[in-house]
Amino acid sequence: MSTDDLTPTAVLSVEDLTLLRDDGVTLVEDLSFELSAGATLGIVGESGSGKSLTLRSVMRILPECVERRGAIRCEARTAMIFQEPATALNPTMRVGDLVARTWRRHHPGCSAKEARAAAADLFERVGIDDAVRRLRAWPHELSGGMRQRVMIAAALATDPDVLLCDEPTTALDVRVQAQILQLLRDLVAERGMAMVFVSHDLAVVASVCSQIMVMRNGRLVEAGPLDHVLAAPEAQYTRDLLAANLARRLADREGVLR
Ligand SMILES: Nc1ncnc2c1ncn2[C@@H]1O[C@H](COP(=O)(O)OP(=O)(O)OP(=O)(O)O)[C@@H](O)[C@H]1O
Repeated sequence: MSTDDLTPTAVLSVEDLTLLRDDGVTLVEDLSFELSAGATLGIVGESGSGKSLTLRSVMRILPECVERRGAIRCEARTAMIFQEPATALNPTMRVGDLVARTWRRHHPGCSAKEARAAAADLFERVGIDDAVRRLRAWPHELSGGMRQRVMIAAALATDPDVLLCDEPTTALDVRVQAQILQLLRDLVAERGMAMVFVSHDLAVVASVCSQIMVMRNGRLVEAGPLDHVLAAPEAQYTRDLLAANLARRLADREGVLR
């Protein structure tokens, strides 16, 4: 990827990103943003607003039917974690092998034994107990939360400067979701990684990000520091999103109290 014209602190720059489907539908239109080293950016918006495709554009893993226009400049190592670790993990590979292989690919010259030890360390770091024994587990033997921890360990094995997270906690129950969000907060602080975190849930994004972008129908609605946008949303759509989020949280709370 080209690094021309990146501003000094930016690790990622997206300029006029437009995504067109082969049936002529525009999925994302003229989207521009920059990410500084160590920054945490949340992208929120309802289903279909183009959040996932924006992350996939950065990773260059767009579906074949989607054409990309605009410039993406990135001098950072990027890794991505997905909503559904059950489908992202290879069912025929032991989870320790996945992480050890990923480690070896990104650490040339490292022996199989060293990679295994690194995988065990990463398992411990992401909160997988009994790490050495768990290296031999198959994905189906683990809970959803544990599988997501494995995906995070695999992402960390690439030593990323930027972690791209596509709704990584949506499939998890509220308690496990909170644990994974705490883990991501800790890892970002500890490693100085930048993070882009996509979710339809404003409260989730607010708990891990300091910058926010609101998207709707493939377009940017508004963007800025999280506190500013939450305190004084400019767009009616953002106000509606905030109200819907609050209503959902209150309903969840009632459900818990009942
Ligand atoms: N593989 C694909 N083939 C064709 N169209 C797609 C594909 N993936 C996404 N789209 C379309 O692109 C648009 C944006 O999708 P995207 O997944 O980026 O939205 P999103 O904001 O992440 O929503 P969600 O939270 O539901 O994933 C949608 O209209 C969707 O139907």
